[in-house]
Amino acid sequence: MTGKSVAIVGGGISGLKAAHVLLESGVFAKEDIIILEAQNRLGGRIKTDRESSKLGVPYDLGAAWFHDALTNSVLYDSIENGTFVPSKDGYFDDKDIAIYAKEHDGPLDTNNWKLARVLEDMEKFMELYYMEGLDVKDMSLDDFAKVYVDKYKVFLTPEQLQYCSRLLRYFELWFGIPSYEISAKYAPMDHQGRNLYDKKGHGFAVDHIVSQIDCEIRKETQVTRIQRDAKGARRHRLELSDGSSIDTDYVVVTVPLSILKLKEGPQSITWEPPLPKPVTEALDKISMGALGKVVLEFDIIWWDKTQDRFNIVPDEVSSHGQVPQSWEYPIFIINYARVFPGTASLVILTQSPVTEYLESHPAQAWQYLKPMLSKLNISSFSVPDPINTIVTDWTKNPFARGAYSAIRTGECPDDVIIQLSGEHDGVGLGAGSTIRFAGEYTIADGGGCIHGAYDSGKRAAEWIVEHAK
Ligand SMILES: Cc1cc2nc3c(=O)[nH]c(=O)nc-3n(C[C@H](O)[C@H](O)[C@H](O)COP(=O)(O)OP(=O)(O)OC[C@H]3O[C@@H](n4cnc5c(N)ncnc54)[C@H](O)[C@@H]3O)c2cc1C
Repeated sequence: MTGKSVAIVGGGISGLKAAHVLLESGVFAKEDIIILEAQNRLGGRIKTDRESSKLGVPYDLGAAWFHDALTNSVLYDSIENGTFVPSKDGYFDDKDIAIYAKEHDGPLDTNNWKLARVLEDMEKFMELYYMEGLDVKDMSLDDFAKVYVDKYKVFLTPEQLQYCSRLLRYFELWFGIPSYEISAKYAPMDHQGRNLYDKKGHGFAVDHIVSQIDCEIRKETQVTRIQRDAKGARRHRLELSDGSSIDTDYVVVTVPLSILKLKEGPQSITWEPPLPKPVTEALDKISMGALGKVVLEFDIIWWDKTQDRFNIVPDEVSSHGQVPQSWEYPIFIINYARVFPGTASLVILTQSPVTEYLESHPAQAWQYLKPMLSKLNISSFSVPDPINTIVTDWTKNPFARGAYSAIRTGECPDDVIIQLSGEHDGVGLGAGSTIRFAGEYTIADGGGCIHGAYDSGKRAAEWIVEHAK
């Protein structure tokens, strides 16, 4: 034991994993490690709701898929420790998506229009277009759709031409922001395998790590100030919301970037001395998306229970007024009748500004969604009202302030990773700094996802273990 201490700021998956690695190392005693979490619960943006369903199923209100299933560390560690059995606990919900539009009855692709393939081509073209050079100008996804159509219209059937740009808006449900804001340069995703839907609820992974760590965990304790090299009893001093302070040798900062970039306000963290300018400038070049979810439970299944998911494309023209209107934005729907056969439930993903609107007015969710969802009706009766509605609150949560990092046109995610990864000399707080950063977009592989957050927590802790030895 070194007698050195570590304070971990934030009890999401990255902070919990950091504590786990530190404790496992044998280099730190449990008394030397403390987790400080601002909210009254652990897990951060992993939040499994096991209470609200009237049909007895869990809902992940935050992360739900194991993305990059070929390389996902959380998935593989969970399989290895026996907490996740893919054949029982997971479902690959990646049957070709059924696409609907207002002006068309039934799924669009029944006529062999091959729209899913065109969407794949558009994504590939985006990747190739920006591979031409680092200085190729960024543009919004909407503008990019025009470039694609201009160049490839010779390949496209009239139906494909009609739906191209509306289809591309499907990306809104990845990033949680509207297509007119999405950076085309950073939109293509380098998937490392399929997406495995977690039927068990991702909360299991949080519960498992928590069961493995027996250090002090202080909930409802917000870190308000970080004094670097404070010359206190130990190297750094953290001031807390209850007015007390903690002196510590090492700090792992895992708060969402939406908190780290705050310059003022009750959730901001004051740094003394301030964070170096390149760090704050890098934080200004990345922003938070607002992916939201609405869960609707019904008495009966009135949609096609054989489809994994549905995509409802928006109208061609949107007014983008103050209050979002049905049909202005696409929606993406997870069919729970497939995830849990026989379950009459749909989980609908939304993007900014719809998420902000519905999270502020949850009672309006059905009114907003019903016109679009009615396109899925294959029953002989009219669409029934839901018996239960659950709406997320990520944009209302002051310690999340959205869902996860998203890149808007003109922004750049690379700098923040370089500044916060702790891997580069003379950058950020320096490769040798005893303050380490972790969390969903402080790492390139798995950025934005739970496995990226988890790996970054591990990276920070492993560095501290080596340094403290
Ligand atoms: C709606 C939604 C859907 C998602 N879907 C997926 C998905 O399907 N698959 C996937 O891989 N990922 C998904 N994600 C992303 C994933 O949830 C996150 O990348 C991951 O959980 C982030 O973990 P983290 O530890 O970096 O941050 P967090 O989980 O946010 O943890 C940070 C913690 O810091 C705390 N905190 C903040 N400020 C302070 C302070 N001053 N002092 C002390 N504590 C503080 C917060 O309360 C929080 O608990 C989704 C997220 C959302 C919201």
